[in-house]
Amino acid sequence: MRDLIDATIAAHVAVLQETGALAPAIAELAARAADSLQRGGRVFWMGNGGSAADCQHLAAELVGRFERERPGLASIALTTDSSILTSVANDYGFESVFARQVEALCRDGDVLVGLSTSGNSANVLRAMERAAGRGVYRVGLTGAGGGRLADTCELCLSVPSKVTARIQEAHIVIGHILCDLVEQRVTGRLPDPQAAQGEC
Ligand SMILES: O=C(CO)[C@@H](O)[C@H](O)[C@H](O)[C@H](O)COP(=O)(O)O
Ligand SMILES: [Zn+2]
Repeated sequence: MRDLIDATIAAHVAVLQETGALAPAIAELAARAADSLQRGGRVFWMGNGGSAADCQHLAAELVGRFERERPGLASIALTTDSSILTSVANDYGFESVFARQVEALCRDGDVLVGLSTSGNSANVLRAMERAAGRGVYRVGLTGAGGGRLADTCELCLSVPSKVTARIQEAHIVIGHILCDLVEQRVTGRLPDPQAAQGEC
């Protein structure tokens, strides 16, 4: 058992160290997201399974707060409304659950982030295709190689791993860095010590 734990932690650390090579792309994503938010745009998130949970997590960081007191930032996870998800899946098919919301909600100047460790989830790909030509900046967070998602978005951050769990772990670190950079840009401040330590 100890071997499995040690090997998992070692693999996690190794993937995160290599993820450092994505720093320029993370900075680009943060700049685009901050620009969009400051101009009245919104940051949308989509993904399946564990990535759906990451979408909600990251939208909550922006709408609520990350590490600084500041006004709420407009961010929406397309993974949360069970009535929309079930009606669209039932009437149009599961592949349309995100695309239909993109069609209804995404506007010129918004940012759409798709999280897919394989880069090949059909509902994420269809939504990216639906966002094309609408002035929406399309970003993919994927694993090694990027899958088909790499071809459908303008910025693709491919974590250098083929293991779903390790890729997801790197995605949430990238998401937290993104929230930190966006908050810093919007407020012009370093983290508030109280908020950064989770105190109210
Ligand atoms: O969290 C996990 C595995 O760690 C699973 O729920 C995983 O997210 C699901 O199998 C997803 O359907 C995988 O989709 P994707 O990342 O390839 O787009
Ligand atoms: Zn998981």
